[in-house]
Amino acid sequence: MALHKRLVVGGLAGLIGVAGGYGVVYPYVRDMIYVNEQIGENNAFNIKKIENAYKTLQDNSECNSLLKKHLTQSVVDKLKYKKTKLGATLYDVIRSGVFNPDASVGVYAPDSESYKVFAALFDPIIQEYHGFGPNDKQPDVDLGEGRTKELEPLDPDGKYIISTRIRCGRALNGYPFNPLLKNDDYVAMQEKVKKALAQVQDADLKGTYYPLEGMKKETQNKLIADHFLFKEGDRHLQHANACRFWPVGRGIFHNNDKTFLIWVNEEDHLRLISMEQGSDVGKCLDRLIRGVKNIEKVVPFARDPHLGYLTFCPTNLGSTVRASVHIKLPKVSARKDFKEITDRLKLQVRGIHGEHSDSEGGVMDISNKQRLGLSEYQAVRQMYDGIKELIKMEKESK
Ligand SMILES: Nc1ncnc2c1ncn2[C@@H]1O[C@H](COP(=O)(O)OP(=O)(O)OP(=O)(O)O)[C@@H](O)[C@H]1O
Repeated sequence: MALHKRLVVGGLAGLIGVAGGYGVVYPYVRDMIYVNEQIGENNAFNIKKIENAYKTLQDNSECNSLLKKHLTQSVVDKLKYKKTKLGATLYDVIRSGVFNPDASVGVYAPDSESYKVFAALFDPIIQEYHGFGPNDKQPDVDLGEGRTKELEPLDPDGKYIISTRIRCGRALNGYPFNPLLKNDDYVAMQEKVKKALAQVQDADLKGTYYPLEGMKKETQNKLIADHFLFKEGDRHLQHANACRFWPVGRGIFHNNDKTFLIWVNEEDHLRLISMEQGSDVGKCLDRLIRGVKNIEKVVPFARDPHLGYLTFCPTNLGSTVRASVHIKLPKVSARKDFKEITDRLKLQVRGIHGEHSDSEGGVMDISNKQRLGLSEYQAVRQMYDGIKELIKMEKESK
């Protein structure tokens, strides 16, 4: 780090010490630090930041994140000097959750090695989120090939379900996650994916890749509003240092019908998505399977024997599958025990513009919660069986 930056940061550290809470009390100070910060610092200042972060989290009575719960003093002491080979430190793992105390989880892995080096923090979080222990093993890949017909449309009359979407995440072998990627990595990764997509022969999946660089704002906003494209400026990702060099190397591929899509270099290297109007989960899954198989023939993906497919956020590890419906359930969702019901069914409820958004016109996004410790097909079934049960309850409600 250049000397003048050290001085700026050092001076700010004193100021923050006086403020008594790193970054949370003085947002403008926080943003200045963000600009000056280096990934993977491992010096006295970095260790101080980790210690301050611990204190800030513990002092914040409104913070209920898994990070706060599992970042104990002994975990801090054990991990604060550690670094991955590519240079990621504990601070890089927890940064987003420190700046976003309202996060439910609050940690990200800057590279795959982080899951091992910082296991003392990741393991209990993974255990609590997925019910997956350090000695458990992600089952072998089972996308559900040949069994998609078992998943008949959930709502053939279209009374409750508006649309269905199934996505999975993939990491390209040999590259770390966003915070450690360089400008040239983004360019090279995008090229690899474009080449792979150009080779897709399946007529239903064939389409065009649209880089974000040079895309008109109105086109981008329309794709976001129509639920096809990722949002820009997500504060959780920004504070995880996941948006560097934006929009270089980011983009979206889609087929003509916009039923098969691939997001490139947003949160994960790739997000493969199958989506359509209505409730035909089987058809949606069948398309995703064909998409995954076509791409993995050309681009090798990173998979760990213990954690399965690797992703930036620990909530997505393993199967990486989030199968969701946009659904209206006015009676059941008005019940006081709706949260307990969805927890029991292992379902996650979101607003309709994605994570951290609100429900609109009574429409919710409901998906499987668990992604690790179960196969891809089982993850889809978790959503399928849960939604079936919710629709039954809605029909039986007075
Ligand atoms: N069943 C669905 N039908 C139509 N659009 C959907 C459906 N499920 C999700 N979407 C849309 O997909 C977009 C992305 O959603 P969101 O970011 O919550 O989830 P994600 O892609 O699974 O990633 P992550 O869990 O990492 O946030 C949003 O616009 C959201 O409304």
